[in-house]
Amino acid sequence: MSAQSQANPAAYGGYRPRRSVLYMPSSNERALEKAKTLAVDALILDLEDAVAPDAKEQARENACAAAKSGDYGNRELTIRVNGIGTQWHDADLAAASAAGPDGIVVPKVNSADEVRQLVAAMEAAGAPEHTKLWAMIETPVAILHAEEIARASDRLAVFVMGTNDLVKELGAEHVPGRAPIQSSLQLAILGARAAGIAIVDGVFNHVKDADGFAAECRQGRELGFDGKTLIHPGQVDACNAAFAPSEDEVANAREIIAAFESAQAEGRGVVTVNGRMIENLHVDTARKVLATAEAIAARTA
Ligand SMILES: CC(C)(COP(=O)(O)OP(=O)(O)OC[C@H]1O[C@@H](n2cnc3c(N)ncnc32)[C@H](O)[C@@H]1OP(=O)(O)O)[C@@H](O)C(=O)NCCC(=O)NCCSC(=O)C[C@H](O)C(=O)O
Ligand SMILES: [Mg+2]
Repeated sequence: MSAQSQANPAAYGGYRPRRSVLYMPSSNERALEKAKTLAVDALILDLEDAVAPDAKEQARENACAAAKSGDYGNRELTIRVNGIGTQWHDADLAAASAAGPDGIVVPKVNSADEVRQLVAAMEAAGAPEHTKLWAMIETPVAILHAEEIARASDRLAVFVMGTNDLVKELGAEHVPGRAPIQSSLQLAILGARAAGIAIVDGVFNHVKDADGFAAECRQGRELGFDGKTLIHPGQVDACNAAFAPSEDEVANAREIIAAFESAQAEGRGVVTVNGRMIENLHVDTARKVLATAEAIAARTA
């Protein structure tokens, strides 16, 4: 399945849910164990910020062993390597490529050239076809080049927002509603959607603020993100609920499709459902809602 097909409604049979994407330090063996029991769509086994320098090599071994283990069911399993130019990057990328996870997450990707170099290095290290590149978008230069980064390779499947680094680089502040980074979030989404790849939102740092977290999930969904990155198991359920179609949305989608098909059979191209105009494009959206719900049900079965 190409990266494009994952976000393309025309190929929604191949859609992969990425509502909840949980980071965990690969040095934390308890967290690696716990992750096997969590209802997340995807995992990021971290070698970067959550791992102290002295623990980097053990963390790399743990992450690669986890990727090869087959113990994580149908959760999408990725490894976040240390950034380009760091002392650990080349060995991380080679080891992760050879381990063959579903994805390799690379921090601070800043250009299309970097994407092509990363893909070449993954291929040289023997990354299997199913191992996709996930690029973190977390600097001003990446935001300003989001579309060309997203289009740089078919192997690039997902953008991951790094909102902590972005806020730091902008000299901005973390505030409820995220006004200081709204334009950045939207430019990243525009770039991802123009290229037909998936995009997941950044993390919410306050693990005990359930209301703030729910509000940020809602905002992320409204903006168009496929899901959100998480830092704690306590964030998983609310996130899955926020990024899944509700029962009402599924029922409404069915009603729209049925009404439109009846109208078409009578030679009409437009109809109203519950007082709202429905055209072909709304039917596409309704089909996407159903396909998303089906894909979630299949992943969690
Ligand atoms: C934030 C934490 C340090 C909190 O840890 P802790 O105090 O141990 O949490 P709890 O005691 O509540 O944990 C309860 C149990 O859950 C397990 N646990 C905790 N976190 C995780 C996790 N992320 N994945 C899996 N399991 C987890 C604990 O082991 C406990 O298990 P048990 O004892 O068996 O009941 C901690 O949550 C944490 O380390 N989170 C991840 C931090 C991280 O990965 N940060 C880096 C990514 S964020 C980032 O860099 C974003 C980006 O780059 C940007 O710029 O924005
Ligand atoms: Mg970061």
